[in-house]
Amino acid sequence: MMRTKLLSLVPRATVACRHMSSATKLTTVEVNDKTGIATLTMNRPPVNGLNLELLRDLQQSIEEIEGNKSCGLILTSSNPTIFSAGLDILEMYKPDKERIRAFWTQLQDVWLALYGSSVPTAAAINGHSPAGGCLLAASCEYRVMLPKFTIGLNETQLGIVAPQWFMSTYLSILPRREAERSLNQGRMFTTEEALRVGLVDEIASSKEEALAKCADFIATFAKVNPLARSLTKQQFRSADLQQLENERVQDLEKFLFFINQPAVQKGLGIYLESLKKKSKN
Ligand SMILES: CCCCCCCC/C=C\C/C=C/C(=O)SCCNC(=O)CCNC(=O)[C@H](O)C(C)(C)COP(=O)(O)OP(=O)(O)OC[C@H]1O[C@@H](n2cnc3c(N)ncnc32)[C@H](O)[C@@H]1OP(=O)(O)O
Repeated sequence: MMRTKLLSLVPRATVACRHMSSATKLTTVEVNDKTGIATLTMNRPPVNGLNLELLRDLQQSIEEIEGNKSCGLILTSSNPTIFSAGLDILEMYKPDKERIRAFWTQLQDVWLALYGSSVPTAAAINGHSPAGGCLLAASCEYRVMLPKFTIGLNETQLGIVAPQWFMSTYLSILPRREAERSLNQGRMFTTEEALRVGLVDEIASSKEEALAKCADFIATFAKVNPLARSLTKQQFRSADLQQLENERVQDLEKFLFFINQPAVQKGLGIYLESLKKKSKN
C-alpha cells in the first residue's frame, strides 16, 4: 500500500496521515495515523453530482476503509460550499439504457455499504446537501454541519419520488411525523432548522471543526467492544438493509419505469434548464 505524507492538505493538529487511495479520481481516503479514523472526501467538480463514476469510487473507498481496520469513517467534500448536489440529473435525463441500470444499481450498492457499514460513520457536511447528498449524510450515524447551507430530501420539488430506502434512512433519524411531512413537502432545511429537528447533531463554524467534532463522536466508541458495537448497529439497521436486498430488482424496475415517464422526463428537463439559467445569472 502506498504511504504518503499529506501534511500540507490536512489541519495542523493532525500528526500524520496515510493516503490510502490515489488511484480513484473522484474520492480520496486519508487515514489519520494517530486516531485511525479515515476521511473520505468527494471530489467531483463542480457540485459533487453523484454520477456512475463518483458512486463507483465512493463504494470502492468505503470497502477500502472497511478492509483497512480504520476506527471510523468521516464523509466530507473538497468543495467549500457543496457537500453533494445529489444525483447527477444528467444520468436520469434522456438516459442511456444500459448506463442508467448500472447507475441505479451502483447507488443501491453505495447505500448498502454506507448505511450498513461496520465502522462508526459521521458526515462533516461542509456545504449544501440536497436529495442524494442528504441521503449520503443521513446514512451516517452522526452529522455535523456548517452554517448557512441547506439539507433535505427535496425530490417532490423535482416531481420525483424518493424510494422506500430513502424514506427509511430519514426515518432512522427523524420522528415519523417530521419525516413524512418534510418528504411530502420536499423541504430543504437550513443548518439551524436541521439542528432543531435533529437532522443534524451539531453545528461547526469551519470544516476543520466539523471534522474534529465527527472525530470526537467516533472516539466515543473507543472503549466499546467493536464487535458488540457493530452487531448492535447491524441489528438496528438490518430490517432497512434487508428490505432493499430483497427488493433490489423490483426497486430498479420501479425506478426505470418512473424515470422514463414522459412527464418525469419533461420535469427533469425543465429543472435542469432552471439550474443552468441560474448559474448563468
Ligand atoms: C413509486 C415509487 C417510484 C420510485 C421512483 C424513484 C425515482 C427516484 C429518482 C431519483 C431520486 C433523486 C435524487 C436526487 O438526488 S435528484 C438531484 C437533486 N438535486 C438538486 O435538486 C440540487 C440541484 N442543485 C442545486 O440546488 C445547486 O446547484 C446547488 C445548491 C447544489 C449548488 O448551487 P451553486 O453553487 O449556485 O451551483 P449551480 O447551481 O450554479 O450549479 C453549477 C453547475 O452544476 C449543475 N448542477 C447542479 N446540481 C446538479 C445536479 N444535481 N445534477 C446535474 N447538474 C447539476 C448546474 O446545472 C450548473 O451547471 P452549468 O450551468 O453547466 O455550470
